[in-house]
Amino acid sequence: MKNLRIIKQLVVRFQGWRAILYFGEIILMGIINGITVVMLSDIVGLITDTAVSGGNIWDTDIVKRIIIFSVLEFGVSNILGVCYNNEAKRTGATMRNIVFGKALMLPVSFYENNHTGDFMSKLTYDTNMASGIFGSRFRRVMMPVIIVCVCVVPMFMKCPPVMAGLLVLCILSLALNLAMVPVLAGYSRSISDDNKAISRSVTDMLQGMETIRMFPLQSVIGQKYNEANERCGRNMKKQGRIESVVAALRNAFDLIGAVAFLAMGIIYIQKYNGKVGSLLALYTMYGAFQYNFLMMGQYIPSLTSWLVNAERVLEFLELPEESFRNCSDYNAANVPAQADVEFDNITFAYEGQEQKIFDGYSAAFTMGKSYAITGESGRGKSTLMKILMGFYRISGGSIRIGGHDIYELGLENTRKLIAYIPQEPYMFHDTVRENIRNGNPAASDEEIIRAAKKANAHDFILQLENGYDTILGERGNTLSGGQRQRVAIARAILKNAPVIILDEATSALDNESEQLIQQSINDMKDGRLILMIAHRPSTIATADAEWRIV
Ligand SMILES: Nc1ncnc2c1ncn2[C@@H]1O[C@H](COP(=O)(O)OP(=O)(O)OP(=O)(O)O)[C@@H](O)[C@H]1O
Repeated sequence: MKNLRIIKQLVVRFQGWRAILYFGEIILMGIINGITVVMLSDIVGLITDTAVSGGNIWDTDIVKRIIIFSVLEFGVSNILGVCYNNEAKRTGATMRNIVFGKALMLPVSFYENNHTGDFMSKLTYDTNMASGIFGSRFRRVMMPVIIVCVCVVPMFMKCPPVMAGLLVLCILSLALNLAMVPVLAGYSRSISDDNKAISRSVTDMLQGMETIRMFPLQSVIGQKYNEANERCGRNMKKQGRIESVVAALRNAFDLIGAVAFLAMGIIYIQKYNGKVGSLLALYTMYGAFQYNFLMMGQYIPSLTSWLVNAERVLEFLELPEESFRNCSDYNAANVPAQADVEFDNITFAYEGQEQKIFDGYSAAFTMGKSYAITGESGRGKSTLMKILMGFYRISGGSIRIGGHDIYELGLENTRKLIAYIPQEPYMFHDTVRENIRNGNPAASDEEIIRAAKKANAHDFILQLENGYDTILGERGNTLSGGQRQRVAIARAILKNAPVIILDEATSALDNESEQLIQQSINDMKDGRLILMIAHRPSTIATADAEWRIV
């Protein structure tokens, strides 16, 4: 029942009405394959009996059957196969889009509180397995069921007692396979967990390489990876062992079936005076019948295992998203005329933590001024800014920009009013020009250059190998810290937001870079509010006022 619920959710979420095409194609392929099995068996019987009785095997009836068989088997069936493949690939692509789209909608808190590796494992391993269900598992389970259903009646009509005996054998073999389903599903769960642990080690390695080298932590990280890898290997081996026992039993049943068929066939010919052609026809059909039973036995457990991964993907899709409710009659472009920021009696604690970071806290910042936000480490400077940007929600009080409550404006509108420059601004793997353009996708090249000049970035950009068309490596690693900051400031200038937040943007820079950046920041001040989380006395000194959180 649980698996049926998962399948239903998968179909509703990732296929919608297209499920009719996808499953319709599988059903049609199954029916056609079933019909060709029956036809082939008839053709074999007819040719044999005609040859034994000395007749003409190129009789028009036989040739007609062969032609129809060929058209169905090699023409229609293959066309349907191509259509089915297209549908399956489309569903896989839709699934990956939906999962990635969901990831983009999750609150920042999700990424702060979950390991990137867990998330990567979900985005890659679990999603690939789940899309593989549409790629092959449904077809491999459904088609044999349909083929067996199509064959069973004609087969029984040919020789009821022989077929009844063989059917019992097939059902026994299938039952044995299905008994293994829960065990295999258990291993799938463990392997998925192991993959998470492996991804965790890989992301730790990628993100913390300098720390790993300098401490050095190679052996610690290496050991964690090895442990997860070996655990995964052990679980896969155990799963593989069970699968091979199941396969061996299937083969044994296959052999028993063939011997039983031979014995019963001999009795059938001797006792009922049956024809050799009929027996051969029966054997052809039974071969296909039994093969498809074997397929069911093999793929039903495997489908169930993959549904475990699909369930994890579905759980991921159920996670609460960031609310982007926007006030309909609000036009963000009208507000910047007045962009004072007020925190009024706010209360906030991180989820699952008893200690409140802010309890009835108030603060007010006036437009046209720059403020250095100071306070002891851990007091809540970054948290205050994250709350203002809507990354976390307060449980009491209100926050206003230009007199508008940010929750009434909605997150999207609020964020249009704020440009954020973190301590380590992220650069995308793209050109310098496009990285700056992210501040305002509609900006012209001239506007980009103007913003870069204001940010004191223009000169160094021109000296890069390809100027504004230089591709920045992953995270902008090819730039110095100060250069990255200046590109980030150009991006913020281009956004033209009335509130600018800098989170210790100059703390890691030398004096010269800091001065250049401070100069750019001061140039941005007119008609804007600048909030700088600051530790350095030199940064604090450049601000119009200091706001100390105590
Ligand atoms: N995502 C989080 N989940 C739970 N607690 C958090 C989270 N982020 C920060 N905290 C806690 O909230 C408190 C305030 O942190 P915050 O980063 O806002 O302080 P800060 O004043 O900016 O510190 P610093 O000057 O050291 O950067 C700290 O005790 C910190 O441990």
